[in-house]
Amino acid sequence: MAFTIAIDGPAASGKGTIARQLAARFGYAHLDTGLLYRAVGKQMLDGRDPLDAAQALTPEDVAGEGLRTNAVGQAASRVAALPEVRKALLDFQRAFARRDGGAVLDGRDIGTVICPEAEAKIFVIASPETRAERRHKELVEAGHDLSYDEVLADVHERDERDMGRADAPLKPAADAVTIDTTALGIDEAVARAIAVVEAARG
Ligand SMILES: Nc1ncnc2c1ncn2[C@@H]1O[C@H](COP(=O)(O)OP(=O)(O)O)[C@@H](O)[C@H]1O
Ligand SMILES: Nc1ccn([C@@H]2O[C@H](COP(=O)(O)OP(=O)(O)O)[C@@H](O)[C@H]2O)c(=O)n1
Repeated sequence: MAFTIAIDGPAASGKGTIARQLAARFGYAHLDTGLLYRAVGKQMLDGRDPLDAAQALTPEDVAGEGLRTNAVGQAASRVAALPEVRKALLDFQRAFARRDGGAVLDGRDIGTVICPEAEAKIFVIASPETRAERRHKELVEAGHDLSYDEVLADVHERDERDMGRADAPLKPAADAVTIDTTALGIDEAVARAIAVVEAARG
């Protein structure tokens, strides 16, 4: 039977961390939908037409190296504003969401566009400064050389583009539960998310 957990929110709010732990806890499959847009964005940076890239996307592209950089995140947010690119990625995400056995998807439009019928919806937020701090630490630990200020500027720029676009803008679904992780550790944020899912499972 299908049971979908939709997790949306801005960059580095903690969506992926919560999604992975929920998937492990409930035995559901997990899809990080940001990786689809990152894979298309990376190919655009390599000179490919983004629509061609989206239409021909393979599992290998999405599992590929080099997707979690600032430059690729920015490119992802640019290709994500193109309605044709979003359309090309829609059916795969919808089918994943409604697969048997349960699914957790994290992104920007899961609860609003990909799976409005999701049984549990969570909108994860945190202050831009907190998100930039966490993402900066993560990137530096992965060997990237960039400043906190550069990451904060990236966070602001992507927030604006993702919230301001006409097609599938980042916003909470009317029936989403918001979790603000600014002052929460990972365990506490995950515990709150588990409580939301338990309540929806009844
Ligand atoms: N509640 C939290 N407290 C502290 N650090 C967190 C918290 N949630 C996530 N992180 C860390 O912040 C970074 C970004 O989290 P991630 O889950 O990848 O965010 P998103 O998927 O929203 O981009 C990761 O390094 C992660 O370990
Ligand atoms: N469902 C989704 C997921 C990502 N995206 C876009 O893809 C970009 C990268 O997403 P991501 O989830 O990997 O980014 P982070 O939150 O991990 O920084 C976002 O800035 C969005 O523009 C989207 O439009 N819709």
